[in-house]
Amino acid sequence: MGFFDDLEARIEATDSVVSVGLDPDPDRLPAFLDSELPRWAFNRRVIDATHEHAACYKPNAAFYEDGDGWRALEETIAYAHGKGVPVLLDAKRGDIGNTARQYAKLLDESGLDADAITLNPYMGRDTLEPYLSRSEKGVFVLCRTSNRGGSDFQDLDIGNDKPLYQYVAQRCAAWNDHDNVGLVVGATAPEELETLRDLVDLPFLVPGVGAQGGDAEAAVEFGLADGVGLVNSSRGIIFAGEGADDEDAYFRAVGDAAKRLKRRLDEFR
Ligand SMILES: O=c1ccn([C@@H]2O[C@H](COP(=O)(O)O)[C@@H](O)[C@H]2O)c(=O)[nH]1
Repeated sequence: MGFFDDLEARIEATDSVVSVGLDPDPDRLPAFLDSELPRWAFNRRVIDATHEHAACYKPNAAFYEDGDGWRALEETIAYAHGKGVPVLLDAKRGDIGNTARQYAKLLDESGLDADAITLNPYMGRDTLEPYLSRSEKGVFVLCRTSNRGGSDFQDLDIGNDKPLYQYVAQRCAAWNDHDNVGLVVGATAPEELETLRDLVDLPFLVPGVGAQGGDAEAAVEFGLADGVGLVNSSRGIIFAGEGADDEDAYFRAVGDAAKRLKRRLDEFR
């Protein structure tokens, strides 16, 4: 079974397309966490509170690339797997051949054993190859990102009124020899989401609902390919407990936020 088969099974089992982003910003971790590895302690509680509603977890590598961070990430991924939830590492990698081959080990030999990864296509096909060829793992290639500057390059007309992001999508569809390729398309770009859905039959990871204020309806309507795809919220879920009176109330609020998003997205499925 490949990543997208596993994801489809998980979506069916949970009736959810929610990707819970595990971005444990040290400045926002609750003070009550008394642990040597606060990011791991936090993520464990978040996973306990949300796994019933999670089609996937998406830790962003930026929040783990220091001292104890990698250990926290390792523990987090293993724990999520223990709950039966696939893990997509949002690492946005992409580099020349030998470096890419090394980075691609994040998916297996590094000890992390992530199920899928996000990639930056700017350097071309050879930089994606070591991930594409791991046929049982998934890749999501940055296509039309959710940030304001996403239009700077991605919307550039490359001829015949075709913006670069559409060309990226078509190339990725052509490189999908193992049925393991998806695209990252932001919920803040609903028109582009619609255009891309007409253009390629790939599952999308749609970040940008929640804290970035993206369009949840468009995320679901255009993000899924035959029912498979992910709509991610990170801060809107994991920090939903801020202001709660105690630890239990904090993580109840986190669980409720995940459940609310699942129900909201399900209205459009
Ligand atoms: O276009 C993109 C690609 C990736 N992201 C990542 O998704 C989460 C979003 O976090 P929120 O707190 O829900 O805003 C974060 O890890 C981003 O780096 C994205 O937002 N947009």
